[in-house]
Amino acid sequence: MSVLDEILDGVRADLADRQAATPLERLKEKAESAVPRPKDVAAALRRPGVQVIAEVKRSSPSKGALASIDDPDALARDYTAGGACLISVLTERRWFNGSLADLESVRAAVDTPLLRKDFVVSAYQLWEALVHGADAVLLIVAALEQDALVSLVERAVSLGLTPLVEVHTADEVQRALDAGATVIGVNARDLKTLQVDRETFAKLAPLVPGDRIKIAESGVRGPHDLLAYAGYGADAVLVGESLVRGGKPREAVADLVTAGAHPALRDRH
Ligand SMILES: O=P(O)(O)OC[C@@H](O)[C@@H](O)c1c[nH]c2ccccc12
Repeated sequence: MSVLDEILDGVRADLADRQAATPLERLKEKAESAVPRPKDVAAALRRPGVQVIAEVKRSSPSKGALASIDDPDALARDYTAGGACLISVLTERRWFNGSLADLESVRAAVDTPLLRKDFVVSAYQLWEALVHGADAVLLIVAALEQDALVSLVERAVSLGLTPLVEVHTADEVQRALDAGATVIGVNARDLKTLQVDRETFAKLAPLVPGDRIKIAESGVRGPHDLLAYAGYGADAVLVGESLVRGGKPREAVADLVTAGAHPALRDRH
């Protein structure tokens, strides 16, 4: 069984517990009463230059514990002060040590748009994302049958959430496009083997039409990696480990933002 399959088994078990505790109807009521409309994430990602998506990430299957992050709010405020255009909050519990409570407390702390980063397999998780303050949701092509992908993309859009559709192979790029994805993330880490290959973005970016937003995910160690991804046409980079491990998240984001704002990278659309 691949790591992805193992993660998905755990996600489904945890999801069943939450569904038993809070039926979908109850969740929908909460969504209607509580939350403002999600923000326009695509507009934020389309700003000139290469945008930075900063991730709240405590652990990962490949590296184990990365940082304790006792105060995700403080980290999110640092990311915002550094100029992140979107904050990714991992909500998967078993492997990434995240939670919906993290998402909710980050939501209360900053106005920056938020991505719920999880392994979404059911529309129930989209409603959860909405209730807990997300503006965007990750949908991983490798984790979904095509029918499920298509319906989750449609459902996310109808709820006002921006789907960030994650791919790792040429075949998955095609599936993402067939599903109508407008924001496509190329993950340099293969979720089945956990290997990082920074060339993946260079290989797959040319397959994505120019009117879609292209995000390079994983393995960004600093400005030089952002510039390399920019050279292959990235509109944004998604960065976790190097920000949570470096000890100076605000400065680290600001350094990336400065690199991404280089005049040579502006107005490339
Ligand atoms: O920590 P890194 O190498 O900067 O990577 C961040 C992000 O890309 C990574 O956390 C990620 C990308 N896609 C995912 C899907 C699920 C969980 C995690 C991820």
